[in-house]
Amino acid sequence: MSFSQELRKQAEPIFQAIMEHPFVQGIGKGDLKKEQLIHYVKQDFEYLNAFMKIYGLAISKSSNRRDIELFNNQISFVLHSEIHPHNNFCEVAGVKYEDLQGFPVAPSAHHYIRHMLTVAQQGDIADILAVLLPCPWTYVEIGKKLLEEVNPDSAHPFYDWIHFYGDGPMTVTTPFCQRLDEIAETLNEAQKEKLMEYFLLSCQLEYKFWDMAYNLEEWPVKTLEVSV
Ligand SMILES: Cc1ncc(CO)c(N)n1
Repeated sequence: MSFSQELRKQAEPIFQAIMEHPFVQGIGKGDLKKEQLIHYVKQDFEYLNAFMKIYGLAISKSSNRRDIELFNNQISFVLHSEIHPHNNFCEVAGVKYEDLQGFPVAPSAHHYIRHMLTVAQQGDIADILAVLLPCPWTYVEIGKKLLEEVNPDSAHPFYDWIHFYGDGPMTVTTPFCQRLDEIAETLNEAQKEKLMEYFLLSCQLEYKFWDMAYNLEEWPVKTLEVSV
């Protein structure tokens, strides 16, 4: 079994729980509330900004052009393509995308961003691949499962979202897994354990992200708005 298959195997209970989460099921049923979609897009806009910066950190730690290209392609994908699923949610919620940008990050998104940033700042390319992989991987599997289970017609409110992640060739996960598997060949058990830990924590935080959006999670105490 390759190292990436080993990661996926250990994460199976989390992948299953994500699939059963009411937000993910709600994409399939098309019955999410407007506020839930808005909260998700506000948080995910900030999350994806952080994600691109982490690709930038990965580029700064790359020692060859193949790795630079790998991460560079992913920045373009987030910038130019991942706006489509956000726009789908905004259209259903009846709000403008621009109006959901620049909001404070809620606790679970904050936790997830800090986890990725810490690993990216302290680690090497393998650490970064392991901490980032659950992001594309869980979404591709959600898209594919929802396509199978719901097989939405064009009148389904989340037709575009489901097709975006469900039809997409594995342009992110496959090269990431291949590169990680290549590096893993050179690592000892303790080093691979550490990568497993980063990967599984990101999987848990993917679950928490859906939960945050579904329950409109915010910081427990409101503070006064500061105008600077
Ligand atoms: C939190 C989160 N995970 C994964 C993706 C897929 O890129 C996303 N847009 N947001």
